[in-house]
This record gives sequence, structure tokens and C-alpha cells, in this order.
Amino acid sequence: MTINQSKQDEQKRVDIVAEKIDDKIEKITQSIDQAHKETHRIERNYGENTKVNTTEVDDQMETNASVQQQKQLVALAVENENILNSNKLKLENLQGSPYFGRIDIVEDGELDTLYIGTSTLQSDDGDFLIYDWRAPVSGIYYNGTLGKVTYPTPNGTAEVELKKKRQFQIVHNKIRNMFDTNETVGDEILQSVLSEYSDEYLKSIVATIQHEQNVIIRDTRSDILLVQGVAGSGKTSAILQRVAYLLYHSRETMNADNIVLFSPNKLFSNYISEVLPSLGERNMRQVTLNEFLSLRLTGVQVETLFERYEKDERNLPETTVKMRLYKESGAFLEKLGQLEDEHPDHTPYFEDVIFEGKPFFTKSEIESVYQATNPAYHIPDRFLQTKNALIKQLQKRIHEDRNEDWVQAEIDNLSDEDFQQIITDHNIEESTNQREIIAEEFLKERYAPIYNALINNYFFNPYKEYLFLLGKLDQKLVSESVWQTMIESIDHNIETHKLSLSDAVAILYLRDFITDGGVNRSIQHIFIDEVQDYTMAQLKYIEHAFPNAKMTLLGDRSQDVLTSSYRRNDLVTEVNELFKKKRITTITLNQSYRSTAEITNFAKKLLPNGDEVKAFSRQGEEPVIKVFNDDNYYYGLKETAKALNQKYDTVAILARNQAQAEQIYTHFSDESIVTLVDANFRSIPKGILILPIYLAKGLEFDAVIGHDISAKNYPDMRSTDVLYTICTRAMHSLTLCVDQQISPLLSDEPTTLISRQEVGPSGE
Ligand SMILES: Nc1ncnc2c1ncn2[C@@H]1O[C@H](COP(=O)(O)OP(=O)(O)OP(=O)(O)O)[C@@H](O)[C@H]1O
Repeated sequence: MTINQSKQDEQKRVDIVAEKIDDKIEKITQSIDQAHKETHRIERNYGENTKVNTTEVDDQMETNASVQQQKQLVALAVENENILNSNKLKLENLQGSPYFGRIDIVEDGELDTLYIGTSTLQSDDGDFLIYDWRAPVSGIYYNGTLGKVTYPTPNGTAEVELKKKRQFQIVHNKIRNMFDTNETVGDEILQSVLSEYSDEYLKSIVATIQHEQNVIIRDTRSDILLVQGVAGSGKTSAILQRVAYLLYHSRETMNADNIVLFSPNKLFSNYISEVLPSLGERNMRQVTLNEFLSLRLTGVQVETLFERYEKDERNLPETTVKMRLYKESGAFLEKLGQLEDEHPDHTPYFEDVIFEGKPFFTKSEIESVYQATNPAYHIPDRFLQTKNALIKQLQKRIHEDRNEDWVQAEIDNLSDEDFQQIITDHNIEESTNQREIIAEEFLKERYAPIYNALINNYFFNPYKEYLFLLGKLDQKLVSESVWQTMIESIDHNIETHKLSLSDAVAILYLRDFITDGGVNRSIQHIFIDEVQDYTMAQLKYIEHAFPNAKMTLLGDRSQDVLTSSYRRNDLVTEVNELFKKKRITTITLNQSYRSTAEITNFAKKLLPNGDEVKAFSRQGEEPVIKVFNDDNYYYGLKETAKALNQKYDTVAILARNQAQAEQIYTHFSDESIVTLVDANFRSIPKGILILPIYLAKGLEFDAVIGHDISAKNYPDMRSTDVLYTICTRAMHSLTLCVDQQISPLLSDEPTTLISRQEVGPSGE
């Protein structure tokens, strides 16, 4: 059969499947309509039921039961509607492009043809018209070359013969491209996908997942999956596909709420937000490290990585580097956890529990309770015993106070409504001591802030505890006076409710250790993108906070923008050392997909091990280095950006820091197409953007302009990571603008790329 003939046959099949999808969507839309009406009806009914008279004590029990039942009915109806909606979304995702792959396999002598798309579609007779890309058998499409291949089944590994592998590009239900291939996914389709222009949102790579990416996506064995991948190698894309895969693989036991992604910033969160819905899945939870820490340390402002980077850019004395590296190590947290071995007689730092302006439990009372516990126990046990003893004392007080005159007087003063409310809320039955029970409940509500303070361990002061331990540490890094000054400065920060990142993590760890808290067992998978920005102490704390989670860590040691000014050790080695008791798999991705071959080859020359980076064979323009003299620099930058914007929708001018970005913006303020992006932005508009590099992490743009890559601004090797990250944000076009003298980092670049610009009005 010729390829044209088979294309016609394939097109016929697409038409049939497309019709089936439309049919199903119509049916499901009707079902959703009905389900929605049903939910509405039950809700209305529920509303009416809750209006029953609750003042008659006899009615109360009955009302409660019926309200519970109604609540359950509403929940069921809503759940039903949600399932239908999610099925509809899956069908809609198939519309226009129902599948992208086909495999022909011979299993037990029988030839089977399978089509692969973003979700399963069955005919009314139960035949599979489309297989979900995550089904075990679909793995063959991504992994297998023609010939004998295997795939996992519930009964063990099955061996089949792969006869044909075909790829499709189907747009508006028309086959645009169709190839038979022996590779994972042949270059033709990938070429065409990668040549597209950037979008506000990252796209799913489901149709063109590469072999090594597939390994990351389908790994279910490792406790820690560490991916070291060069810029643009698809790390972020692989994470999102992996989330979708895991949700499918463990659909009985896990949903999107059991997964947390640590993302570098808010812009990034928005940028990736469309991928999972396009695969028919809900987005997982997303937090930045700073949000995560701040949520756990209420009332304190934790320094962000960006703030610290901006400060570090100015000055970083050697002693600060030493102390910081120590406090950021896993070993430092461990040291804090050895508190009891080193200070067996130490009593933790307690605080008064204040109620209505007066101490309810004083610090010294609490200390006595602690000291009365058995010193043979561990500190967390003694702490818990102390807490329980305080709760008991509070309960005793409530019991004793219930007959006090002031309590009785307060109850007499309650309105009928409030009185009834207490009865209803606590299901109090009529009896001779009903009034006493009401008094107790009233006191419980009154004393609730004390109970809360005890439950939340507010009577413990982790900040003082931390300062105490720092003071006792026998460190040999810096002189005693430098160390003391550091402690004083933390103390001062705490007074003003501020904390540096490394102190915040250490304090949390110490607090959790003593109070035996801070642990979330419901999270099953943690993903950390841009892991090169994380310290080992932070990773250790995250591991502690989510003890049941497997971790997927993705990073690029060459894009260490935020800490390269002082970090010394290699990320992969450090992570392996930190998690040496766990099952770790390390995967390296060297193929870069984002940029044209010209841009990738240009950028990799900046790196000491740049030869490892493999460019994808997509051709484009050579990068350009434009050198201006002092007078016409900003004019030249502006003209360059405007010219590029004629051709490309998004042109990003990337600066080292926020101050530089702001300075550029002052020269552009008359242009409406220009946006100065800061850390509060949630999405990226089209046009000319100006932003500091740390906000552009993980993102990509059609055209990138590196701002002032001069010897002054990028003087030495410590700026390599920043410059490399800037260059690798570009998909199609890269221009580096230089004010006067070119940075020595560019000395390996051929002079043919350099153009000296003398034109333009001066004084701009
Ligand atoms: N298998 C693939 N098929 C199609 N496109 C791909 C594939 N892998 C990566 N890409 C594309 O390459 C670009 C870079 O991918 P991604 O952002 O996931 O890489 P990254 O490794 O996280 O990059 P960085 O570390 O530089 O931020 C994206 O546009 C993505 O769609």
C-alpha cells in the first residue's frame, strides 16, 4: 500500500473517531445538565430542611441526623457532576486531534493495531478506539524500536513484536503529517513542534516524549529521582507529564491533592498551569519555598531568595559565606537535632500563656511542669507530657470554675438564642445538671484561646531556643566574635519579625523536633523544580515535613543563578550524600530542545563542561553581540528591541537584577508595548518585556536580549551561570547588548558575531 493510500485510510479512521467524540460530548453534556438540575434540587431541599425549628429540644436530634443525610446527598450529587465534567474535559481534549501515535503489535500470533492519545476512548461495543498514553502497553510507543519488545501487565511482563510505529500530526481532524518511524519520535514531527513560537503557557509534550524523558515520566520505584538536565532539556515538561502519569498509575490511592510542586515563582506557576488540564488532569498544589516557610512561621517575614540574591550581588564577605554554607548544610540541621545528647539538663525556652492580658500559665510554672517529667525520656516526649499536663490543668480549671458566681451570672445574661445555640452545638440533652454542662461548654468557648495556644505550642519559643543553641555551638569556622555578631544580628532580626532563609529553616526544624510536629503524611509526591536553588538543609527539612512522599528533584547545575556567588559543591554529589539511605536514581539529560542549534552552541561555550550539551538540529539565526558606546547604549537597546518585536511576539530584555531592569524601563517609558515585570506578576503579556533573570527562570521567549553583557557587569566566572541562563531562555533569536567593553566570558565567541554600533542620537 502506498503512503498516500494509507493516509486516506487513516484519514477515514480519524473522521469516524472524530464523529464518535462529538457524539459522546453531546451525550455527556446532556447528562451534565441533568446532574446539575439534580444537584440543585437536592441543595434546595437541604436548605428547606435546615430551616426546621431547633428551639424544641426534642426536634434537635432528628434534625441533626436529617441534616447529615442531606449533606451527604449534596456531596454525592456534586461528586457525580465533577466526574461527568472531568470526562467531558477529556473528550474535549481529544477533539480536533484525537491521537498522535499508532503501534502495530503481534501478540500470541495475533496482529493488533493500537492508537494512542491523551485519554482512552471506547466504542459502544467496548473496543478501544484510543489508548491512553499512560496505559502500560502505550509505553511501547515511547520506548520500543521495531522488533521484540516488552511491556508490564498485571500478570508479569508480556513480550510482543512491534511491527510498525506511526506518528501523526492531526490538526482540526485533518492529518497534517504522518510518518512511520523506528525511533522514539522521529525528528520531523519534533522539528515542526519546536519551530513554533512561544506561548503564554507551556505546552504538553505528550505526542513527542523522548526516550530519556520517558524514563523520568514512568519511574515508580525510586524514593528520590534526581534529574540533572541542561537548559531546555524538558525537565519541567517531564515533571508535568510525570504528574499526569502518576495520577493515572495510582488513581485508586492518590489524587492531585496528594502532590506538591515547589515552583520558583508565581509567573512560573501560571506558565505551566495549562499542561495538566490539557491532559485531562487537575493541577497539583504549587508553592514557592518562601510561601511554604512563611505559612509555617506566621507573623515572621522570611527573606526571599530574590531579596537575598539582590543583597548578595552587592557584597558577600568570606566569613558570611562560611557561616552561611555551614547553616545551609544538612549536617547543621542534624546538629540541632542532637540537642539532648549535648545539653541533657537543658529546659526548653517557654513563654507565658497570656489570657485577657494576664498570664494564665506563667513561664516558670511551665518550666516546673517540664522539669517534673522523667529526664530519662527524650525531649519531644517530655515536651508532650508537659503539654498534656497543661491541658489537664486547663480542663480542671473549667470543671472547677463552672459553679463560680461570675460564670453563672454570664450564663444568666446569655440571650435565648445564644443559650439555645450552645445546646444545639453540643447536643446537650435535658437533664438535672443541664445548667452545669452548659456552664462547662460556655467556659470551654471562653478559654478556647488558651486551649489553642497549648495545642499550637505557643508556650514554646523556638527563636530563643535557636539562639541558645547557636551560642553553644563549638564551631571552628570563624572567630568567636564574628559568630557572636551573627547571633546578635539574628536576635535583632527576630525583634523586627524578620528571618533570613537559612535561619528560618533551622528554626522550623528545631521547633518540629522539640514539639514533634510539622509533618504532613498525606502528601505522596513532592516535585522540586530548579533544585539547584535549594540548600541541603532546605531539602532535608522538606523531606522531614513530608515523610511519606517520594521526591522528584530537577535542576541544572549550570543555571545556579541565585547561589553561585558562594556555593562550592556539586549539586548531584550533595544530594546523593544527603539522601544516602534512600533509593536514589540519577538521570542526566544532555539534549536541549528549546533553542535553535545556533543559540545552544553559542551558550554552551560559556560552560566548562559545555561539550556535554547537545543542540537539537533546528536551524536559525546566529546570535548577535552588539557593542555600543556609552552615549548610545540605551538608544541602541531600545531600537534593537523594537526591531525584534516586529518579527517576534515576545521579546524579553533580561537584566542581572531588579535595579537594572528598572533603569532600562526608564528609557522605554514612552513605549506602550513595554512591560516591566516584577515578582508580583502572575502572567506574561506579549510585547517587549523587561525583567531580572531570576524571574525568567524556567520560562522561554521567542527573542531574548541580554542587557549590558559588558566587562563591568559580567566581570568574571562567577557571572557565568547568570549569563548562561539568560542565553538559554531564547527559542529563536538571541542578542547580547554591550555597553563599551565586552565581558571576558564572551572571549571564546567568534568575532564574526560581534558588531560595533556607532549610530543613533547620543545622550539617550
Ligand atoms: N519531547 C519534547 N517534545 C517537544 N518539545 C519539547 C520536548 N522536550 C522539551 N520540549 C520543549 O523544549 C522547551 C524546554 O522545555 P522545558 O522548559 O521543559 O525544559 P527545562 O529543562 O525545564 O528548561 P530550563 O531548565 O532551561 O528552564 C519547551 O518549549 C518544551 O516544550
